[in-house]
Amino acid sequence: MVYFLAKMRPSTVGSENAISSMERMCGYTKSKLKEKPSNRAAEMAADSDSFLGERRTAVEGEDVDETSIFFLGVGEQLYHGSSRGVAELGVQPEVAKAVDEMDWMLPTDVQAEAIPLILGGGDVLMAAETGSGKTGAFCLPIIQIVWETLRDLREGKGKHGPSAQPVQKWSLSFFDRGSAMAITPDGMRCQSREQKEWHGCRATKGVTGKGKYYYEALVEDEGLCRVGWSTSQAALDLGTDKNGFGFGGTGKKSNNKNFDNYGEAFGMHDVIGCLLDLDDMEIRFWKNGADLGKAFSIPSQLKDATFYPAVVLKNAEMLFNFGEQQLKHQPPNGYVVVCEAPIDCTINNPATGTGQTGPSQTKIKNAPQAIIIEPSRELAEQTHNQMRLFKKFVDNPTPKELLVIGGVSVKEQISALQAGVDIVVGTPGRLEDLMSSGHLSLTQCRFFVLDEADGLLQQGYGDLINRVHSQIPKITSDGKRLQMIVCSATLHSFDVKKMAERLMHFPTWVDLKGEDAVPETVHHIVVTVDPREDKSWTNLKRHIQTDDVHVNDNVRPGSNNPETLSEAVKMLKGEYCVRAINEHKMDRALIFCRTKLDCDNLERYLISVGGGRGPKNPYSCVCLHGDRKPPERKANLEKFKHQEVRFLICTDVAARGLDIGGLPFMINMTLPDEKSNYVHRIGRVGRAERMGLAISIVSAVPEKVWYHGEWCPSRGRNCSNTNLTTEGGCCMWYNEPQYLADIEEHLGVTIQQVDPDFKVPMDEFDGKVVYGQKRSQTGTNYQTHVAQMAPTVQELASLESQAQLIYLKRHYLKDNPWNKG
Ligand SMILES: Nc1ncnc2c1ncn2[C@@H]1O[C@H](COP(=O)(O)OP(=O)(O)OP(=O)(O)O)[C@@H](O)[C@H]1O
Repeated sequence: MVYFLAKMRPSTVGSENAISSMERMCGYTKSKLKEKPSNRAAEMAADSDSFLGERRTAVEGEDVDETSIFFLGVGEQLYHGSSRGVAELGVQPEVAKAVDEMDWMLPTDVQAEAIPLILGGGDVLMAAETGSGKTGAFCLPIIQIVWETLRDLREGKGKHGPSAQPVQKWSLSFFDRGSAMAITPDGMRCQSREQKEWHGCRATKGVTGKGKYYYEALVEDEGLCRVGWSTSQAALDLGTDKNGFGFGGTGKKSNNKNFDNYGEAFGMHDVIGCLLDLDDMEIRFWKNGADLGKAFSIPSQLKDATFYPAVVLKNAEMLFNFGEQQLKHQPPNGYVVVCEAPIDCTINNPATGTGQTGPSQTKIKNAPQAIIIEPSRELAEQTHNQMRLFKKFVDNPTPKELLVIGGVSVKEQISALQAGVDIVVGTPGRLEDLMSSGHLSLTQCRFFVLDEADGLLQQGYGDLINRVHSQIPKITSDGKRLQMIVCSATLHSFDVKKMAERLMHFPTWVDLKGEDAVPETVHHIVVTVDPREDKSWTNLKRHIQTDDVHVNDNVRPGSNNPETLSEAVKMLKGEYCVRAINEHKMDRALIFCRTKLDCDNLERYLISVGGGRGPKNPYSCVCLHGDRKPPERKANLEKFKHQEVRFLICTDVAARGLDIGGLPFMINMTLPDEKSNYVHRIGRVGRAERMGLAISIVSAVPEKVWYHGEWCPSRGRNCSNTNLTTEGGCCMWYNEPQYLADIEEHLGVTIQQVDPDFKVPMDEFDGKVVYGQKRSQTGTNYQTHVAQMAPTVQELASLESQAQLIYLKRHYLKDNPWNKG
């Protein structure tokens, strides 16, 4: 049945200025807000409902154009019933048909929140837990908007929005503005929430030649403002060059970077009058109707220049009146409001959608509309595949997607780019290569997506992200703003927040669970390995090859020195891994090791324990880590996905994002030192409402491990320096109990401890779930539902009985006056 969807988003809404900076100012989700908007932004947030409301109204029926058709699939009748709320997501029918084929019955919570926001033009920070469907939440609306844009271009309707409208009235320009400057659709109010930088804008028109002109600006919020006049040659940072003349809230006038005392300070609720006298070539300002005196004499070389009302803000907001509204203070004799300037003295602002905007209305072949960056090849490939599935029925025109990853022929990628692409999914390295060689152009990009954003930053791609962002025009040629979408199950890192502050435009947090959380479908437990109690390591007949960290140490059974215990932990962990597999009869699991060497050793061990590489080996396995060549990585992942082998042994390269349908089990051979990676690793199970068991094998004693940093000449390859890093070596003591404590504190949970027999004690999971299968409906929800409905049902029953009694009395009872005569 088709529940997912949908009616085409009315093209009118998509194409008009409705999708303007205003929505960005308004983009606060109704779910938990992690970052509160400022007062004014909060008011604007309320307005955002009116925007979304506008779209909903259209979706619901009356006022839709011919492109607005219901998608009436197999479940046609349902659209008029329970799926109504889902239809409000506004996903296009062709995309919905594809998700229907994938058996997606309902959007997940994050999809329900994020899709309308993205369709509405907003920047979104998606912080939902692992396996909650974030990929669909950004891919679906991107496909739709890309398709709409291609269609409009083809039909010659490309020029929408502000750029398409002839400049008729005096307002602030949508195009002549800084990247963090938001302007309301009426062009009368501007706001910049950038805390550190100044962002400015100019009006849509200016005055030149002769005459005396006046306009007013009201300070609407705390923060710093500077207002005045500038020519189109001036920097938007008003007053920092010789073409701009500003008066700032700190009581300074500024021109050409000279900040001199002038008048007095102004702030919230003050009205600044800006007066330009082109006859006497001077500029002065008023504060709340009081003349502050001449501020500037305009140099003679600017006598033919056009002067535009101009403003620059730092975390502030101002409301403008160019004379079309009632003024707070009448200008002095001889001055007129700018909107009444004679036509021959009025000049339109030349910035009308070019300049900082995308360059043209023609599709440039190697300039995609969406760039999606993923932290690993596997993940890029997975997202690319999803994209292909989602757009399966989208045609006429068909958006073209391209995968851009290392390890595969760059020539093919270049020729695909030359043939034309609309959506590029890739890893940072190859993307940057193609950009710097000019093969990939960013000039028509309108979506910049960072999947697993905290992971990208952890991997040191912050600068690359800044570089890419700085090359993308902030306003597209059809007047839309660049949209940035940032996702992860662990998005609440300081670095992500800083990046969002720097690059995103009034982003909306879609944050359904607050800080990092483990899905309810993941049952995660810990088994402690303590070689002081479990002495079995002293007489293991066959044990895993250890990592040779202790080759130079005095390690011998019977000793209790830290090195011996550390070596014992390594031996026992191999043993415990097999025990976990046996106890839970695992026939599919992802196994995470700390190093590539650990992965290789475990692979060899499982193959030898199970009797070789053949399919009959109950421990058949393959590896996925950075030392394996890309084709092998790909082949191994495919083998595991297609269940040709039972176990995939990997490093954290596979911790994030990998989606292996119905995976029941995962094992952590060692906890990750990065807390967020615990969430990602265990999130490989318990996805899409299926149950999963995640077992962490944790050493009770310190374990000495390899730690190759930039100081290691070979970066770990055949390194044998077993000294500690503090002694110039490549080893460290790994304190797993401490990492466990950190993870528990971070997640605010105590992870269930299980004995070394790996038997999971009776609890809410045990006996009620089959790992890998869909979560069955337990009684709890049902009971809650009954409890919630009970009062309403009772009231209905009593009303029904009252109605019946009244009817009976009225029609059948003898003493009823209505029945007499
Ligand atoms: N609406 C839906 N209905 C049914 N299944 C869905 C829906 N949305 C997504 N899925 C499935 O859920 C699984 C997880 O989705 P996805 O990979 O997008 O999760 P994620 O939130 O990106 O997780 P992670 O944080 O681990 O990357 C996928 O198999 C996907 O096909």
